Amino acid sequence: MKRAIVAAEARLNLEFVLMLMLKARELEERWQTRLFFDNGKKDAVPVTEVVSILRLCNLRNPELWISSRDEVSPPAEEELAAFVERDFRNLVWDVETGSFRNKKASVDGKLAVLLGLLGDGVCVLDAAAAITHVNEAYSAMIDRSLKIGSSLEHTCLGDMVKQVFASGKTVHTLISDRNTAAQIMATLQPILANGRVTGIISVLKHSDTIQNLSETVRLVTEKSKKLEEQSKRERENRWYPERYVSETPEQKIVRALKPGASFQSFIGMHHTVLEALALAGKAAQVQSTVLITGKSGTGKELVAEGIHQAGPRSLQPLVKVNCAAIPESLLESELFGHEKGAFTGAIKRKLGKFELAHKGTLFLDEIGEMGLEMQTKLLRVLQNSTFERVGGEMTLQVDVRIVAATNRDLEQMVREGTFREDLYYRLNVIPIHLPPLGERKTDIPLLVNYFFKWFNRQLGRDVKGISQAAMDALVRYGWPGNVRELKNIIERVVVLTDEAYIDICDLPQCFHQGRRCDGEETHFYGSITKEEIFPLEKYEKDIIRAALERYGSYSAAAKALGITHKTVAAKARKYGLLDWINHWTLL
Ligand SMILES: Nc1ncnc2c1ncn2[C@@H]1O[C@H](COP(=O)(O)OP(=O)(O)OP(=O)(O)O)[C@@H](O)[C@H]1O
Repeated sequence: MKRAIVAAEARLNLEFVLMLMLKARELEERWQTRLFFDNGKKDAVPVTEVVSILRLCNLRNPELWISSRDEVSPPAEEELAAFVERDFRNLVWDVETGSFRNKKASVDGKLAVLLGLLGDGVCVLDAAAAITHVNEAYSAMIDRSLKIGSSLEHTCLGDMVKQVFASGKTVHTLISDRNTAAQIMATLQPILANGRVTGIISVLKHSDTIQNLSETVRLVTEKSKKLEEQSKRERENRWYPERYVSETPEQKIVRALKPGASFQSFIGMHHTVLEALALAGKAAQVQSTVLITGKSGTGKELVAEGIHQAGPRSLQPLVKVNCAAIPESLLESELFGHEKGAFTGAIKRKLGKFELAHKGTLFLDEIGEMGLEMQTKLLRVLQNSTFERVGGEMTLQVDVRIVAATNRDLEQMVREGTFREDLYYRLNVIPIHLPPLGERKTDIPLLVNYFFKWFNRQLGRDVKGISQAAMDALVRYGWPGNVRELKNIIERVVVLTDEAYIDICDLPQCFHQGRRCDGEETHFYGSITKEEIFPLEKYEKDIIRAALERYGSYSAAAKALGITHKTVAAKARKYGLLDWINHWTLL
């Protein structure tokens, strides 16, 4: 391996890059080898790949090694290294001999010749987005009228140019050759000076070179991973608004594939989420009953809303009933309505949720909390769409689409005899399962970004980003309360911070050393360790509130506290915490 220095000042010099490539091609042919740029580690980039060299030249490390990797062609390495170290101002390419020779030539003229020799299309833009260099291959593929001084604005790359100037980031995209319609990979790479975009180098490659390109992409990806690891310590103290707040182009494409706008607010790219949403999208188009399962806070209600909005009933009402929040004795009248005088307190006729949802959708949340008696009555409506109001004799017929949700294991409940088997099969026509957040950790940064933007808007704040360490702590955490818990925490952070950037110390205490949040760190435990002892009810209220805050539903809070959901609901009423659950659930 021969060492050569590609000096920092040379790294944006297009002429140098092109000469290097041509020389490398000449040597590769002559010595029947392949030459690579190496940074002394195992990653290497083919010297003849214009995109990869441009990328490499933009890296900070100015020292590059040249290697042939096959150990038998030291002369090729030697020659290329000597070439790099040579004063190449007076070299020109001799088309006849296919090699460089010494001759005085104007720099611009030489560059034009070099560009003309390339099979790849190359175009250089200045800070005003005007073309300073463009070769024949480029204009043939894009637009023959391109010339020095004109711009790419009217071409298919116009938007990409704006994007690169705005973001300072390289963009890759696939376009079609205007003559042959063949696929072309277009790369637009910013030319950066002191962090400012002072121009763009754009390279076009035909798809027959895409294999090479994918090798390059693989190498560059490996390389950037390595560099990322190397600079991890340095990054700890830097802010990363961009790394976590932006979707990658691939993610944007995947998001666009989500079934319709109705599911756009459901954030997540994990394959389990995309599969669930694809199923929900299909379910929206038919009238079959849907059963959405998943732990509390995984977004079941959001999916139910998406199903309603994406389907033909979207202009009709979506009526929601939380079966756990309504005492069993009132649930029948809530669902089916009652006639005046049906029971004490029934001072006038009241329409039930089934009637209110006529032609629309009825969302039965926490269906697993419904008692057996009500299950029987519900089954009858599902079977023949008819029911009577409580205290009424008239049989009413409705056209309602049912979407049910539960965080309970209904199959297990069927085995235990607490859920009717026939009702279970009636509901479970299209089952959709949402995985807990802890099983799709790759979605956490996307959700964090989404909620920062959301609460910035809602609360008129301007949190700009989050540190690597804080994001790592959020990703490490187990999220027993799933997305709801994450959303609550981000809201609190946005409300409480005065900083533009969130660091780990802005997160609740439990994230500071990667420990799980547990009871020890809640407001309640803080109170009990004080010297003063409060009435028992004060602690009870704190505990119920903490559980509702974290889990957002009666049944999940009840499970965590080891009591029944009815007890939680009753205590929430007693302590005036109903707003609390509604607040979090509605967010
Ligand atoms: N993937 C997601 N993208 C954006 N927001 C989400 C997502 N999942 C959940 N949320 C938000 O988290 C909160 C809880 O979601 P939702 O009420 O749909 O959960 P759930 O599974 O129905 O919970 P529960 O079983 O407790 O009723 C809501 O504010 C919802 O908007």
